[in-house]
Amino acid sequence: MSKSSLLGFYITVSFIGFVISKSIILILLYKRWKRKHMINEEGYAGGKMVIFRSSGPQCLESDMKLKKTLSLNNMEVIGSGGYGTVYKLKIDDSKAFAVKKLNRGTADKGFERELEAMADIKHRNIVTLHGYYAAPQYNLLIYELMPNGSLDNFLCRRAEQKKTLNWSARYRIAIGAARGISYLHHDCIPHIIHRDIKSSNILLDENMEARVSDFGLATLMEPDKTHVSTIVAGTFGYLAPEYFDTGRATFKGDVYSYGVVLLELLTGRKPSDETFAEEGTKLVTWVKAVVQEKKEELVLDDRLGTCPMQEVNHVFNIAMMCLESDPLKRPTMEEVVNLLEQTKPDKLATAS
Ligand SMILES: Nc1ncnc2c1ncn2[C@@H]1O[C@H](COP(=O)(O)OP(=O)(O)OP(=O)(O)O)[C@@H](O)[C@H]1O
Repeated sequence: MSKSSLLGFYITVSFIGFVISKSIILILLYKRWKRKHMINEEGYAGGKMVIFRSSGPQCLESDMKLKKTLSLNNMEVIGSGGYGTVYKLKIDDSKAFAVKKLNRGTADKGFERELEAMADIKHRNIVTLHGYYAAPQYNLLIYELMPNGSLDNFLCRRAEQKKTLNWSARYRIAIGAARGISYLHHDCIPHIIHRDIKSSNILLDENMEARVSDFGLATLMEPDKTHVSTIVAGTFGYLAPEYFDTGRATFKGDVYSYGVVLLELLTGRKPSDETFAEEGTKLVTWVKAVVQEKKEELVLDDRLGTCPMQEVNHVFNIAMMCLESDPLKRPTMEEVVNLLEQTKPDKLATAS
């Protein structure tokens, strides 16, 4: 081959290589854009609004409406918690969102990356983050609205709370929540510690299916403390004993908190129940003593009526395993799901 044709060959090969590499980059960028499909509005009312991809043109239309209607004046308050107030934003007769106004405003890249990672997590037992609005004074997180609110409202004994959950509904919620947490712990990359498992963070969709919410929020609000925190993150009554010594959020800490939620489902009592403080005890200590004496029926929620005691005992046992003082003796959330599925594989098969 002559020198000039060799040069031509090299130029052609380099050109083809250049075109291929550029095309790959473009495809990857397009895929990323398609995956997120963000409607990204810089300068929206003094802040930045981001709506993550939803599937289908119908959702896109509702995203546009959401963008237009997002104003705190249009919203009614549905609840409030440690990080801020939650509002209901109705954009038309068929579509509404839950908007959480965080008490602080931030718009740094770390905050945005964290939210993008949260939005990537899609599971039938996890509340989807739909978008956010970041402004210097406050931030808004836009979530799917869960029409049946949170589990704690169903378990409380207020006079206005007329609906009570039967055993099979509670079992379904227990397994749904376990599946959601297990997904965060075992299937997400990187694996996610929730850090604030409690009944008010277990929301219920239109079918009373459990959806875990607020994961990542503790990290979002304390960005420098992903795994070790010096102040207590999480909620008193749900925190694993070792947390008070180490200040360390762990997977097994989530398992403990989930065990407390199981006790709430079984007893219908809150860990913050005033009678425990009056009697100088705690929900966990009270139930552990009763289970040791094999008198579970005495602490079972009296609103449950007749229940299959074999199943009830099985769930009590799982709760006790999750509440082991030694974190190493607690099961993983994957094991909890398997244990719960052992009792009712037929009825629960559809929920997987
Ligand atoms: N996506 C949602 N859909 C419907 N209701 C919601 C939604 N998110 C929150 N809520 C309601 O708002 C209430 C307050 O929620 P929020 O997460 O702010 O506080 P919390 O979970 O009670 O406490 P904390 O902030 O300490 O986790 C919840 O108990 C629930 O009833």
